[in-house]
Amino acid sequence: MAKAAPATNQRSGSQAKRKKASSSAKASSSTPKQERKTVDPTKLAWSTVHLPSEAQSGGAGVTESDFFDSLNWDDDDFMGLQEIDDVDVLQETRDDGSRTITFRASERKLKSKQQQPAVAPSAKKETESAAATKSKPKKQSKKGPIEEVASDVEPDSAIDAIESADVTAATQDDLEADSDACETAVDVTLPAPGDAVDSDIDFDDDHLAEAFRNAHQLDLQDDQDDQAEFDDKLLPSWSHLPLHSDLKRALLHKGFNQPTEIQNRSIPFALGLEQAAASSDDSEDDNIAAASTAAGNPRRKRDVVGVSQTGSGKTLAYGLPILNYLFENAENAIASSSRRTAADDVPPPLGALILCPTRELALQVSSHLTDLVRASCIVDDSTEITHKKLLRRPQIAVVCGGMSEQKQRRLLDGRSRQGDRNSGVDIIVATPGRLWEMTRLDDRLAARIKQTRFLVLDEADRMVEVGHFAEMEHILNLVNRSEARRPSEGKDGQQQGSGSDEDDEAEIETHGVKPSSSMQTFIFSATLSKALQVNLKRRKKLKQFTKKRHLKRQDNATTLDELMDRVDFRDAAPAVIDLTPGQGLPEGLMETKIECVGKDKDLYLYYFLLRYPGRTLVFVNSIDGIRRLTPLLAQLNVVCYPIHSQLQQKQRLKNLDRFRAFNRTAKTNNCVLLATDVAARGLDIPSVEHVVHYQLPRSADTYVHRSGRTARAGSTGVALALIEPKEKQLWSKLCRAMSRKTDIATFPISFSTLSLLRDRVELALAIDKQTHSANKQQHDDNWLAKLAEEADLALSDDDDVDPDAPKSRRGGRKVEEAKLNEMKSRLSTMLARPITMKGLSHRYLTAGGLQGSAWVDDMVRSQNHGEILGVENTDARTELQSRQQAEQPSRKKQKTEKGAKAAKVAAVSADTAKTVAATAAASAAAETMSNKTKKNKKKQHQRQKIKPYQKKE
Ligand SMILES: Nc1ncnc2c1ncn2[C@@H]1O[C@H](COP(=O)(O)OP(=O)(O)OP(=O)(O)O)[C@@H](O)[C@H]1O
Repeated sequence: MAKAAPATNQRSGSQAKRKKASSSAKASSSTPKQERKTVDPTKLAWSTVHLPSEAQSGGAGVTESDFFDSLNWDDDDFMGLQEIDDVDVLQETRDDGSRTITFRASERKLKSKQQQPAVAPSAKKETESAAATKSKPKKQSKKGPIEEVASDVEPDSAIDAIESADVTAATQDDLEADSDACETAVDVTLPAPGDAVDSDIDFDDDHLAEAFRNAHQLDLQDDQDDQAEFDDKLLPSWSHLPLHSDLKRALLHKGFNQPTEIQNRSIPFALGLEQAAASSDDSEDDNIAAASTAAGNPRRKRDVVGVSQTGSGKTLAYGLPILNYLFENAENAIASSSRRTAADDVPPPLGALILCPTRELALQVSSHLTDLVRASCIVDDSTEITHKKLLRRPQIAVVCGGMSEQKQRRLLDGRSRQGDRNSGVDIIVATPGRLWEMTRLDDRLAARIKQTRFLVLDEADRMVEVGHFAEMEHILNLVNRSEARRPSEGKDGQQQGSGSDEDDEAEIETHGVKPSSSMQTFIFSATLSKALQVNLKRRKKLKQFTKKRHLKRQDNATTLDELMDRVDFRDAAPAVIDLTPGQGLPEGLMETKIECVGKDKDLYLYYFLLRYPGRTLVFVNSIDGIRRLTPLLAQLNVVCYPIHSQLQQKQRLKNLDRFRAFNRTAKTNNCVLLATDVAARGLDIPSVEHVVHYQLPRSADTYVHRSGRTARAGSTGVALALIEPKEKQLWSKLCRAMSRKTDIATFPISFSTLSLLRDRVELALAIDKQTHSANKQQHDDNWLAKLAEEADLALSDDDDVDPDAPKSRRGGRKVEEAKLNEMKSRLSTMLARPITMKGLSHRYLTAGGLQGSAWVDDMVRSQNHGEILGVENTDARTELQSRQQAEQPSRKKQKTEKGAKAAKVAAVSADTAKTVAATAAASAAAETMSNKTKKNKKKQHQRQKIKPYQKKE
């Protein structure tokens, strides 16, 4: 990292600048001048400037847009900056105008003075006892200024507080002493310098945990007050899961009083509490479990494939086992500490790598987990989260496109910990594209990923879609044991596989580390087919995964086959938990449809939004569709935020945040997020009441995921599909794919209200068209004006830009503008007046017979619709339910009538059948009779014929 421009107490960012003058002054006064001497600035002990801890995680209490704002996109702050305080910078100007800069500091500011002495093996015992004695002062220092920083409050205040700590020289000394104490304590458990450490050896769980406990003895002691056992009575539903006390505290704090079903079923496998796979073939799994137990590994932690409906808490189903492991073992800290002495280059293993298909989902997962980590720091509501405490917690970073790569690299370094300054973050949540981009240029990162303890594929089915994430393959190869062996086998002349260019690119140097054999893999989605289980069983028969087999299978493999082929499960039979006997849709969801002609979709959409206000997510298939609908809805006074892949990342997140933050008021009671399928998966936005499929998705899983943005976590919601005639075939295919036997209910429409809205929508469409053509005209004019300017020609304002244009067109723009303004004012007048149902009068509120009185009654009871007078204010779900209930008796009646009719028809047909049978019998008899007669007659005739001959004879 490059050094900062010389300055005292240098920080970039606005907060740092604010503090600069005062800190400099204080620093100068705290150390007497005579102790200082001129020093070489390169010998000074600069320290790296880190981002504020909140911004690093983008986590709880910080919205995504705040997170991005805190990164200060415009000027690349924190980039390579290093800082030091208590140093005088003297600038002198010479006679010839040149300048010299001198650094003056006390000796203890020099690097060598701050370096800790290496611990000789012979001194090990002494150091241990020293460490033990040093633990006491360290405990006292718990009330030090940095600890008192409440890092869950505004990032500004956190930085200010840290800076105020920086400027007090005495305090700084104390902190350094603390840090030394901690590092000494860490070193006593390290292998002796001469001991060889085989970097290819995998640290097993016990080894890591033991090493961690020794290394962080002081930290643990420091934490003792907060480590009080959690009283399981507070969360009885979680008591069967042996999660870390702090995690349980966090769950309690978040109000997650009981695990969701997927959490309840999958966490025991992930923690190694249950051994038999939750699949149908129990006997086989029992054998595996028995074999495992016999092998002396009674609590084998299982790989888990979890399938459950949208909004059912899958993030914590994999997140809790990961956090639990990191809370209990802090794998990274010790692994890096252990290896640092013997093999300095070997990067520490990563705690977990979580791969998500979209940037928004990656940020959300990170935020979800960070939220829990932060909540785990709260002992009770009155205690603030201390900065120091947060430093000891697992650190989470997001790696995804749309953000500066350099900044993300720095985020991966994590906040420096007392015990281990270079451990890096524990959990990386990433989209495959950006992660691979960074990994192929960063051996250290590649090595960390290779040794990751957990691998998670969230929304796994989407991630392995063919041609979707080519980079996924490379990342999965990093953790694949067979793939990892391939290059070394090549050296011996036995290389397998195709050896294509792409593969060569994937082979990156990883410090000689091997993929971890204890890696646990979690695969979660709402739409993994049940066929997955079959494939899992088949896969067990494969002795070893090879590139050749992989290629062979790829030809006709389904998405799930590909998934199983690509992921190198360490578990011979991952536990499969499939909780989607239905279609992966939540129970609280009501699906409905409106069939209409294509050009009326805008009208029906507006009707639905106006009639049932709230938070609605409208999905369209193309970005063009969003570009057309956004201004249209805006013209109709519907608050609407677009989100699609061509929008800048910052804007995407801002729009999401605005939609999330929407609060119903009397003025704006409607808010729409207009999205393509980038928002279809995983996004957890609270209280989305409706999802509208403005256009039908092309696949059933997309339909399921889109619809699943509502009715989350046990709540209710409505999913409406607008179906035009040409989409009917697609709809039937979707229904078939979702194994639907009956079609969903049609949404009840009040056609009288609909017709009253038609004028508004048509006028808004006309305005949109007019605006579009005016913009185009403006664009052409600008272009002409620019050309004229370049050619040094004057264009008169009075003349039309085109001199050859007919006179009628001259000034046509003004006419068009006037027309546009007139239309706009007409529309705003229309929108200002509430829609009044037929039979109601604005003038005579209480007149108008029964209907009018009911309306007034509703108004008095505040039950009337705000924008449509004469209509009760109900929600879409209630409306749909009451329509269905109303239809049920008539359906029963219809059924009974149908039954009666059918019986009648049957009776009649029975009668007819009898008659027909009788007639048939009669005619058959008659026929037989006539045939007999005919035969007799013939015989007689023949006899008569013969007789004469006989007579003749
Ligand atoms: N045990 C719990 N109790 C109550 N709420 C929970 C619990 N676990 C998770 N939640 C909440 O449920 C909501 C949905 O969780 P999550 O996003 O993990 O669902 P999901 O199954 O991953 O959905 P999707 O399939 O759409 O990605 C979140 O707001 C989360 O905070």
